[in-house]
Amino acid sequence: MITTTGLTKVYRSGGRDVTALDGVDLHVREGEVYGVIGQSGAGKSTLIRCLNLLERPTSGTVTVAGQDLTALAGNQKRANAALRAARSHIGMVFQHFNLLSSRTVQDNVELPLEILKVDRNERSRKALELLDLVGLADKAKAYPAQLSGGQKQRVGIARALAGDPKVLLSDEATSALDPETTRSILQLLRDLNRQLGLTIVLITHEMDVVKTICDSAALMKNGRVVEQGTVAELLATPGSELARELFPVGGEPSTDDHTVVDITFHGEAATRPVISELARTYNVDISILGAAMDTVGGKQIGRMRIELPGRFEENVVPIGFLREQGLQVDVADTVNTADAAIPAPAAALLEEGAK
Ligand SMILES: Nc1ncnc2c1ncn2[C@@H]1O[C@H](COP(=O)(O)OP(=O)(O)OP(=O)(O)O)[C@@H](O)[C@H]1O
Repeated sequence: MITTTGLTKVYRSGGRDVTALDGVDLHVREGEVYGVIGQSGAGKSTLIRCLNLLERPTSGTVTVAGQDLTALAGNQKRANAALRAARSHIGMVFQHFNLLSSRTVQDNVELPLEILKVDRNERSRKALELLDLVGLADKAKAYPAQLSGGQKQRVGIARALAGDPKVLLSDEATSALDPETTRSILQLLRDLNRQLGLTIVLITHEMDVVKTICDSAALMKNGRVVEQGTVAELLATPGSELARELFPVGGEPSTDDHTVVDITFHGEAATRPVISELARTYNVDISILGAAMDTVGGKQIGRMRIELPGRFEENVVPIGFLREQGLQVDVADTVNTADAAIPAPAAALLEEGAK
C-alpha cells in the first residue's frame, strides 16, 4: 500500500544541512497497522510528513496505493490539483488534534468535505455517520473546548476519515493522552483498521503502542530505518533490537558455569512443551530466569531466558535441539549480556552440534 525508495530529506538550517531522512525504503502492506518507532530526532515526523508530501522529499519516491506521489508533486497548478486529490485518500491524525476552536465538532469533521466541494446535505450525513463511528454521535453540536482530550482525538480521527481514505497516518496520536484514554484510542484505531480495511501508519516513541496494535514495525535511527518487518519476522531475527524491546526478558544468571539462552517462541512452536521435552531428552536441569508471553495479532508470542548447567561447549547438543524445534535461540555471550546475538564462534559450534 505504501512504498518509499531512497527517501531522503535534507533541511537547510542555520547555514548547515541537516539530513532528517537518509535513504529510507519502507514497505507497508495493505490492511496492516505499521508502527514507526525511534528516539526524538530520529526522523519519524519527517518521514510521516513525506508520506503525504506535506513535506517535499529532497530525493527518493513515495508510492501510495500504486500512485507515485513524488511524480505528482510539481509547481504547476495541475500537479497541485492531482496531489490534492491523491492526498484526500490519505487521512492524518495529529498529536495535538489540530481542531478549529470556533467550529462545532460536526463542522470540524465537515471541513475536508467542504474543501472537496461536497454538497451540504452529503457533508452533514457523512459527518454524522463518522461521529457515530467514533462514538461521538451526541457531541455533534459541541465545541472542541467542551471535550476531553480523548474525545478531541476521536473528532480528529473522524475528520481524517472524511475523504474515505485508504491510509491513515497518525503522528503521535496518543502522546498527549493518559494511559486509559490511550488504550481506548488505540482500540478505536484497531477497530477502524479491521472494519474499514484501513492501512494505518503510526509513529510513536512508546513501545507499548507498537505492542498493542501493530502488525509490523520499523525502528528509525539517525534518519535511517535500521530494522523493519512483521512482529513475527522481527522476533525471528537474531539480535533484533525491536524484538528485545517488545519482549524484554530479565533474569540474572547464577554463576559463570552456566549457559544462558534466550528463546523466542512464535507460531506453532509456541504451543509445544519444548522445555519439558528438552529436560527429559537430555536429562538436564533447566532454570527459568525470566519470561514474557503475549498475544500479537491473535498469535501467541513470547521470549524466555533459561539457564543450563555447564559451559556453552557442553550444551551445544541441547541448544541444537531447541533450534530444530523451530525456535529462535540466542546464546548469551558472557554473563549479563544475555540479549546479545549468538557470537560468531558460538554460531559455528552450534552448526557443528547440529551436524
Ligand atoms: N523544519 C526543519 N528545519 C530544520 N531541521 C529540521 C526541521 N524539521 C526537523 N528537523 C531536524 O530533522 C531531524 C529529524 O527530526 P524529526 O522531527 O523528523 O524527528 P522525530 O523522530 O519525529 O523527533 P520527535 O520524536 O522529537 O518529534 C532532527 O535533527 C530535527 O532537528
